[in-house]
Amino acid sequence: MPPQIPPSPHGHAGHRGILENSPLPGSATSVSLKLISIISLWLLIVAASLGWNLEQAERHRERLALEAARSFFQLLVLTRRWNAEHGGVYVPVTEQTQPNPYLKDPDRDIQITNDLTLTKVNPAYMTRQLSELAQKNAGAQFHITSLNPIRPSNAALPWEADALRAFERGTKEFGQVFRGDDQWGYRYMAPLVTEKPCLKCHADQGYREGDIRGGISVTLPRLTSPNSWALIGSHIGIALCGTLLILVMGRLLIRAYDGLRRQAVFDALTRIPNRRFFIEQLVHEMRRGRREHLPLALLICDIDYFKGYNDTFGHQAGDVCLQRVAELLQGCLRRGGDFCARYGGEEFVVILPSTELSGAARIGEQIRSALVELGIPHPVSPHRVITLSIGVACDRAGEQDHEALIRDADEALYRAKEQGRNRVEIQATPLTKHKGQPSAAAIQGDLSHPSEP
Ligand SMILES: Nc1nc2c(ncn2[C@@H]2O[C@H](COP(=O)(O)OP(=O)(O)OP(=O)(O)O)[C@@H](O)[C@H]2O)c(=O)[nH]1
Repeated sequence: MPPQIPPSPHGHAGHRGILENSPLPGSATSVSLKLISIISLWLLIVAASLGWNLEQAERHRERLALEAARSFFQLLVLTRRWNAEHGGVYVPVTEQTQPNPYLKDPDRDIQITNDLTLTKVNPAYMTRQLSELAQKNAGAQFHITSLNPIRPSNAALPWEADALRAFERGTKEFGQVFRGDDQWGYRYMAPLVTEKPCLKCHADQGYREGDIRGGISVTLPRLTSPNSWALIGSHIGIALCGTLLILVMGRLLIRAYDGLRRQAVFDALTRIPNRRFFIEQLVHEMRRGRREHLPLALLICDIDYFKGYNDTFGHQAGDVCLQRVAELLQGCLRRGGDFCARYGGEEFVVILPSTELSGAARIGEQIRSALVELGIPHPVSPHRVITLSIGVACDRAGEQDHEALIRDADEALYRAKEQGRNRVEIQATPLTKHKGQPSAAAIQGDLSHPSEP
């Protein structure tokens, strides 16, 4: 019949060690940092995509404007060619259409009746009239111009003059977005190349077939603005959805990772850290101790005559006993950095950072006596209750590696077993002498044990 084991009065409430459901050191922080990096990368990709799309929309708008302006220009050239091929066309003289003073042609005006006189309109005059007509509308404007105009008012604007000079250097056409009074517009210009019919009027100026005589500029005063807000809005939506997805997936991953890590580093029976976690923690704390010049103590605790307990009460009762000892160890730890783990079988370990050998030996003694007080019956032990033998070792500010420290504590434990069990023994290795630090023997002498229940 297994004994009724009282719960440890030190267990659960107030313990300082790491329990299975407490947050694991480091893991959440490192995953959170990775998540922040992934989210930053995602936002960078979305921002780059937004920049690229805005740029593409701008280019598309320019391309459309160029095509529209080019079509206007070509239509004008066709109309002018039609006029030139007819050697000019006759139209009635009206208030708006007065005979062209720059046209040197003896047949410029023809009197048909008393009321009707016809005047010849050459391509240049026709273009100017069309241009004046266009100015009355808000749409595309055009302007026939030259660096050497027959009619002074056809003189080029500064940007047109630049374009005309570029045409003389071989540029085929010119197009540019410009900022108007309150909106963006587009201006385009292409050269007027002298064709045979043009020579009738322009041969006097010294032009020959194929010469660039001037150009026609087309101005689109209002460009439709690209739908930037739709692009910005959709990218903000994509950025938010992606971030949300990364956060949700990240949370699931953190949970899965945490679950796996817990399975890997916690002991399934006692729910305290296992040997693997202990080694990680010991190495970590020893490194810290070395950096900060702080001592670190290690306790190895082994249940006495545990085989006899198992043989008497069965393996299941042995398991419950191990759980109670784990609880008691947890409860005996007082400081935040203190750490206990199951080292294997019926062996437990305790790491006490910033603790000298004397302090660690006192804590070992508290643990030993607390277990005796708990009074878990053990009929086949000479002590009649479950007891612990404890070996204590201390690393003074990074003088040893973790394996040497474990070996020292293990040797001390061996001596505790040899000297009758239910004892705390400290490491036998002579300590490096430090001012004010008692020797190992002195500490051993201070401990008044063993204590029989
Ligand atoms: N119930 C239970 N028993 C375990 C577990 N792990 C190890 N043991 C037992 O612990 C006992 C350890 O026996 P020994 O190594 O001979 O040590 P001991 O009987 O405690 O003797 P001393 O340490 O010399 O005092 C063995 O019977 C193992 O089966 C466990 O998880 N559960």
